[in-house]
Amino acid sequence: MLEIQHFKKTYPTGFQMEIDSLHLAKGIHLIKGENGSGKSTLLKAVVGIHDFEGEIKLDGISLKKEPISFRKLVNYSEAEPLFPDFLSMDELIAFAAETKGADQSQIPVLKEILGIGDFSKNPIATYSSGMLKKTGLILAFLGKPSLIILDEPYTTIDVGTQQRLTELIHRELEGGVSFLLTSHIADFEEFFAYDSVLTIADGNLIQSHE
Ligand SMILES: Nc1ncnc2c1ncn2[C@@H]1O[C@H](COP(=O)(O)OP(=O)(O)OP(=O)(O)O)[C@@H](O)[C@H]1O
Repeated sequence: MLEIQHFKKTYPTGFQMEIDSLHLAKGIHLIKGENGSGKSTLLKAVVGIHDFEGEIKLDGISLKKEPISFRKLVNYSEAEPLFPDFLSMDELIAFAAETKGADQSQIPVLKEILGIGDFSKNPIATYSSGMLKKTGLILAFLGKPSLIILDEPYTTIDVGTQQRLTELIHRELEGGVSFLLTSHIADFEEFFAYDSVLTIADGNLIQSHE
């Protein structure tokens, strides 16, 4: 599903991440690592936010050679999402749904699952941290992605939403969508039977199969 070859990312601060070769099969994968180990750096490269040296392919499509096709296949929810304050969640959903070619019928279903009420019509400036997280999460499920990347999906959302999010991930997995999740908290690791666990430490990656 996801192939990474000769990956290298260096920040001006001196932090460097290198992955010689990584192949993730279809399914669900967990990335673990301490604060500052490089988890978000890798994810932001995979979704095309950060530039990098090397090659990343999803379902055989190269991020560098076919960036538009690649980006249609991958959706991403940030650990601490930031959106323009003056827009509402509904406006962001409308924009993302169009760019991702989402079926309109997905929207009310996802809103129900994620416990998104009337607040979605209000500007982002008025949102709590949980509402902001739900905004990032709903955008990540729109369209027909092959891979959904969720950075710290369970932090800041309430217990009921956590349970329904787990059911949603299981349902999408059964439908053939792959997931890459990160965590530095252990409590949700038992929710899924991971196909592999990637541990990142100081920009280096170790892959183990469950
Ligand atoms: N835009 C940036 N410019 C310079 N350095 C950065 C940038 N983003 C991250 N870094 C550095 O890269 C390293 C890895 O950061 P990264 O955000 O990938 O870690 P993380 O594993 O996701 O951490 P956390 O669990 O705290 O979210 C850190 O040393 C950080 O300071």
